[in-house]
Amino acid sequence: MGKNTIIAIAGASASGKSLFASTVYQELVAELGGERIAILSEDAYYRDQSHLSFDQRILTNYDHPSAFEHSLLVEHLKLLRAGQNIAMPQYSYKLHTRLDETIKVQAAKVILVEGILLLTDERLRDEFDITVFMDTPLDICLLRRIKRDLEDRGRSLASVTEQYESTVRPAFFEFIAPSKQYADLVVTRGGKNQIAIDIIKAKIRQLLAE
Ligand SMILES: Nc1ncnc2c1ncn2[C@@H]1O[C@H](COP(=O)(O)OP(=O)(O)O)[C@@H](O)[C@H]1O
Ligand SMILES: O=c1ccn([C@@H]2O[C@H](COP(=O)(O)O)[C@@H](O)[C@H]2O)c(=O)[nH]1
Repeated sequence: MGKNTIIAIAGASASGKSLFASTVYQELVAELGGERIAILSEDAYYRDQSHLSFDQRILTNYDHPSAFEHSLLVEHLKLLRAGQNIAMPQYSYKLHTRLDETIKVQAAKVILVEGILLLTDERLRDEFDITVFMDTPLDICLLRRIKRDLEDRGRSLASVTEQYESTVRPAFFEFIAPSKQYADLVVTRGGKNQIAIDIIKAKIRQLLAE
């Protein structure tokens, strides 16, 4: 395999990172097949907490860098770059820990990875060739997070608002917002910005044609 490219998509929780990355991925897979593109999520690298009780797990600050096993993500990105497949962990937001099963991710020429704290860690930044920051207004992120967490992540309105005030919003200002300086591209309005999606797709098509 020739030189491969790792594209990181960062930004606040519910800024549209996952929708943006999966739209780029799915539209290109439909067009070109899935052999040469892979997709990963930083959230899969939340630390395993199976040794803790559920009551202990809900006390974890999931917006702090210490909640992630970034060393494993760096290792996996290096393996993918070297042409080797990886076993990506699977994380449950409802159980707040990893599942026993992993997902096989095949080495690919272009690797997309999305997550809140990707651009905050120098070890990770060293692995990225292209960096994108989703610059969605924080009030819009909050509205989308409430809806998503109630519908998909088994939360109550009380738990979403308590977590937002205690960890999500402070971590945005301490870690995520300052990391925007490391982005090559800043995307406004969220995961349905089709012009930005088309620009990244065009870049990937160009890389795959080299
Ligand atoms: N531009 C948009 N318009 C409407 N809904 C959006 C937009 N971007 C994202 N969403 C929705 O907002 C929620 C959070 O988006 P998601 O991609 O999961 O965010 P992130 O991965 O950054 O946490 C999802 O339900 C998603 O479908
Ligand atoms: O067990 C967990 C793990 C994570 N979270 C929250 O998830 C977001 C990050 O995921 P996004 O898809 O980018 O929103 C982070 O803000 C954590 O607060 C959680 O609540 N529980």
